[in-house]
Amino acid sequence: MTQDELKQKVAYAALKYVKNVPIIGVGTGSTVNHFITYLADIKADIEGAVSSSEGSTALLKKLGIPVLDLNAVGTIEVYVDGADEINPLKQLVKGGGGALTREKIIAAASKTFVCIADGSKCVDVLGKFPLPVEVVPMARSFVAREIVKLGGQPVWRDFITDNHNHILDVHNLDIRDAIKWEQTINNITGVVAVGIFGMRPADVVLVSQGDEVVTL
Ligand SMILES: O=C(CO)[C@H](O)[C@H](O)COP(=O)(O)O
Repeated sequence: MTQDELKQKVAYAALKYVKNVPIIGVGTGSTVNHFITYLADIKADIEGAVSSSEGSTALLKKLGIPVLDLNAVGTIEVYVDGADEINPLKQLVKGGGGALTREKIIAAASKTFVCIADGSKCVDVLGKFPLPVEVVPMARSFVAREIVKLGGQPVWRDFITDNHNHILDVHNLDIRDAIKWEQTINNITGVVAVGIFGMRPADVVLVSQGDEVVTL
């Protein structure tokens, strides 16, 4: 199976977690795009989705799924999103698609976070995937220097986020204590969000490996 077929398979498996769930939180990325496509098949049964990015919003609308404002809905029952890395504690690195801030907000506002990924995303220690950090543009160089002091190598991504901010992709981190790293980077003034989901890990991780989808 190709990586995209694995993504499609795991996206399908997530459908059982949104049965009888009227409002669904929806993440961002190629795996989630498959999930949105499947969600369109059951759109008559749902009220709508809360979206984590302009990209997901566009696809949801194109497929006729109502997009709801997080401010207008209560707690979200289920949030479905992908990941760039997943450790055995279900802590994640996310933000490869640059949507980490809104993804973190929806994850925080959700009862159950279902993470969907192909097997290549599972790691023992987070940090091989360059860690995305969203920063206020004027703070970019300052935050980069602070991250260098912590041992990271920040690289400015040529990208503007949906919140009109910049992204630093931080190489060379060994994220064994995910919560400590999350708090440390969060505490740098000018950081909007760091792509470590340590304090709010996934509740369920679905991983497609070969022919099967494994639940962690
Ligand atoms: O965090 C993300 C976007 O900000 C994505 O979930 C992550 O990058 C995985 O993407 P894909 O499903 O395309 O592999």
